[in-house]
Amino acid sequence: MSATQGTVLPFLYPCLFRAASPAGYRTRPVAKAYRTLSRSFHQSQCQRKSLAETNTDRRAAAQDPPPVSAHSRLNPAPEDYSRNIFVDKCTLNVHTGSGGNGCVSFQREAYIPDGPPNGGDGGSGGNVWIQAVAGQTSLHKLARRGVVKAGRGIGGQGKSQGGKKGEDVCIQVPVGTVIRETWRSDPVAEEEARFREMEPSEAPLRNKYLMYAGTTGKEAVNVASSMPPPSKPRRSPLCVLEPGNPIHLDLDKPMEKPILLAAGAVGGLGNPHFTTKDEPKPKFATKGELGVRLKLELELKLLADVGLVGLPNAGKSTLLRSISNSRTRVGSWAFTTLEPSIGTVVLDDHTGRPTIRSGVEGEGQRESFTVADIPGLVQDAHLDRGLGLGFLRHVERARILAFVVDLSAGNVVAALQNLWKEVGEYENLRNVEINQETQQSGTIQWQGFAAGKTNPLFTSGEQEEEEMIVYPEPPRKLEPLKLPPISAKPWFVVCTKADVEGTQHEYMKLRKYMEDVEAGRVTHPSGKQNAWRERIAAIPVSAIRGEGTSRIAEWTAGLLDSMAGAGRPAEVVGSQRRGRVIEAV
Ligand SMILES: Nc1nc2c(ncn2[C@@H]2O[C@H](COP(=O)(O)OP(=O)(O)OP(=O)(O)O)[C@@H](O)[C@H]2O)c(=O)[nH]1
Ligand SMILES: [Mg+2]
Repeated sequence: MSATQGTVLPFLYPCLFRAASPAGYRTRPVAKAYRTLSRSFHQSQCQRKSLAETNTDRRAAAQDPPPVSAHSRLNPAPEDYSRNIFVDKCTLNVHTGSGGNGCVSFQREAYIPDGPPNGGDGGSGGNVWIQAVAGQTSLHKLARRGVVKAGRGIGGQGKSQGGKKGEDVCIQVPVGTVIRETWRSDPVAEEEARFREMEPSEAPLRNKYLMYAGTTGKEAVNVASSMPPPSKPRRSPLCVLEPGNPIHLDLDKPMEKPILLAAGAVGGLGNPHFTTKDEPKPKFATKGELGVRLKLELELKLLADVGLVGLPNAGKSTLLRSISNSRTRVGSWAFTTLEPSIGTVVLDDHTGRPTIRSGVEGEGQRESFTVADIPGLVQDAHLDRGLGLGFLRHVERARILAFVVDLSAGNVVAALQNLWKEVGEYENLRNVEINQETQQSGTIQWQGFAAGKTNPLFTSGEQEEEEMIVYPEPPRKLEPLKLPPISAKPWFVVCTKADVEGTQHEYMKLRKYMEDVEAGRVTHPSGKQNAWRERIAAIPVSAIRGEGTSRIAEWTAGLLDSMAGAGRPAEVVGSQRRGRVIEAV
């Protein structure tokens, strides 16, 4: 039970703590600094008071919690909270920019009244980029926005001036977002398909051309007849950087640079492109290609580094307030929290000096991690009672689970077992669902013979009707995300309300039970064989007094370090672009 040793603040159960820090966890510098500080403070106190007086004071301070003001940050008034808007799933329409039109223009100067063609090409449309950035926790801004449009390319102008390129857009999403395409309308792909089916003798696609502004009547017919045969539609050279079609991206690492989601369309060609021996002054240019429209589903696969799982009123929100900058609602009634709320635990003292040394070699110092306060869990939540399945969906999206048990409520071992039971039952249900879906997708659906349709067994040699191709394709149904098993996640227990008198006994019982689980003497509370048993800890805290909570940050940082590959930046494709940046939060 190494988590209880070497705590920075041995305030609650001093007899349980020893000086050594847990092996492998780099907490020594902080603990040492604290010890030096407290020793010098203690010495200065001793100079003024006798030892007996000091000990009496210390004992009193340890037993009687200081009076908590009704309006302190950790015990706030019911209305003292900031509204938390959290969205973990949203649909986003993405439009890349269309290309600008080519220009029909002729040189006109003094003594050159009717010069050669000099119409510029249209600018290409803006691209859409995507980047996963650390520090963002929700998709609510993108959900509210709904549509993201890159800029349209500007048309070319006379004197061979090319049009300006459309503005790029970069969508910033939280780390752990999965992006899946449900629908796509790609006018260039549609035209390519039409082009393949087209006979070479067919007339050019007139709607692709622009005529000189002054062309009228009979002249227009002549201009049209001089237009070249249709050519294959053009695409931006950046298309090679696009992810495959349909898009499926799992952005589980912070990215230094954005990657291309969809390239903008190319601009039209100016009239100098169409000069030939027979037609030295073409009076037409081409229009820019149309941009791609995508419907994407964004889902947060990773909600936070740590998920707080506990019964209603266990003190999860107070704990989150005490370890992070969160202003989530706290109340002495059940279901105060109805939506998950994410807090960021900063691991430096705001001067760039780390309070806890954390990070994997080669990846630099960890600066922060996120904690999700998840709504309270009730018995039979896996049967959708209380906030039920919605709540459990969030549990499986945390990297580490912190089970929060209320020491003052008594029987903490049973409370922990019940929490694990609900989580385990949910996992079973989910596995059954996934298996059913896999089986269904592998079986042939017999639909019988619908009225009006020909029975294939009794056809009289009639030619089968051709399958109709619909453009654009109807939206496709997405399968649920595949997530790692919950019981295999690292976990620990936070024992809250340790300031309440008579809770030491409960804590000791839990500690004993956890030692047995770790050693494999009792079955894992999840009931699963391969569940996580290494370095499980029970950390007593008084969140309302802000005591013992720094231990949680240390323990979590240690666990995150031990999890392979945590925080390594994703492979970078593409380059840093200038343009608008749209953040998810
Ligand atoms: N004495 C004491 N009281 C606490 C402590 N932590 C929380 N409380 C009190 O417990 C009550 C519930 O706290 P919350 O943080 O709202 O509990 P919760 O788990 O978020 O509850 P739900 O959101 O309903 O699931 C509040 O009245 C808190 O003031 C603690 O460490 N000591
Ligand atoms: Mg709460």
